[in-house]
Amino acid sequence: VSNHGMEASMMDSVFTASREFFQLPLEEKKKCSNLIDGKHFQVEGYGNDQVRTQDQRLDWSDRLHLRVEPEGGRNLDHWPTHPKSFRDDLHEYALKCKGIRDDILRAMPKILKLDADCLVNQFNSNAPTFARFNHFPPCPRPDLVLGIKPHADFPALTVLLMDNDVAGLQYLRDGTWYNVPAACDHTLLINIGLTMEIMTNGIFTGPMHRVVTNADKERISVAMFYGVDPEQEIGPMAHLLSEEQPAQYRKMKAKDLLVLHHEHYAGGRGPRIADTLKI
Ligand SMILES: O=C(O)CCC(=O)C(=O)O
Ligand SMILES: [Fe+2]
Repeated sequence: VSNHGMEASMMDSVFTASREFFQLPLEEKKKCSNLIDGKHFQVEGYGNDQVRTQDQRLDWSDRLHLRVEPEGGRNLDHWPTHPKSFRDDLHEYALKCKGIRDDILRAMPKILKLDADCLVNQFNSNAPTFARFNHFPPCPRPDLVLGIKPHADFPALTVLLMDNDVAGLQYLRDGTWYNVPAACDHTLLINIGLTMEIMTNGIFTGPMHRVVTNADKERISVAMFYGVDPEQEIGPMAHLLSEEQPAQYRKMKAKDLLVLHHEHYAGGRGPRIADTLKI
């Protein structure tokens, strides 16, 4: 998306703050660790994948994962204090990004000739937003390891701020991985997630993507994930269903679906989870 109304300087600030965070000494970053007592994985914080099995191949990336919304649910213990501007930059960026999210959520139903607010209305005051800062260090053997394993995003929408200089993101289409060029002119990339796919009964689909590594250059990206209330039942929206177009997915609580999603993609193989969930 271009012409999204977000100032280029704000995007640059978020990007610079992210880079400065990842350049900090490991001990400093570990103050925001995603491991409690160095052992027990939690969703928020700085680190790598959750280790589920001993033969699991880890992603060649480190990341900082933060709950940003609802604002009252922020866990500031995990929010970096260095660089000094980090928290303010993320706060401002989140406000702007939410506006872009809402514009997109209102544009999508128009394509389907539905009421413009029907998607926005799915997001109540408990709808979570997570920010995920991804850092891909140079990798001596890009042929052996991925920056992020193949997956489709879970939430309804992802707003992705990408590196201006280094590419790495790839999408799968008809069995072939296609490169996404590095961002230019401060564009943002919007991903459809599993939640949206189910709500629109498969009309909008969440594409499989992955990140490849680079032997010489580091890469950074910042994803804002927009999900619905974990206690909410996700299912195809009633006004999209008819005798000719029956529901393709069962209803399920968002939090239960999230568990299935993580289990499904942890191995880094297999089809899109959405295809395995069809009735
Ligand atoms: O780094 C990227 O371009 C994509 C990151 C991504 O797919 C994710 O964080 O889910
Ligand atoms: Fe993703």
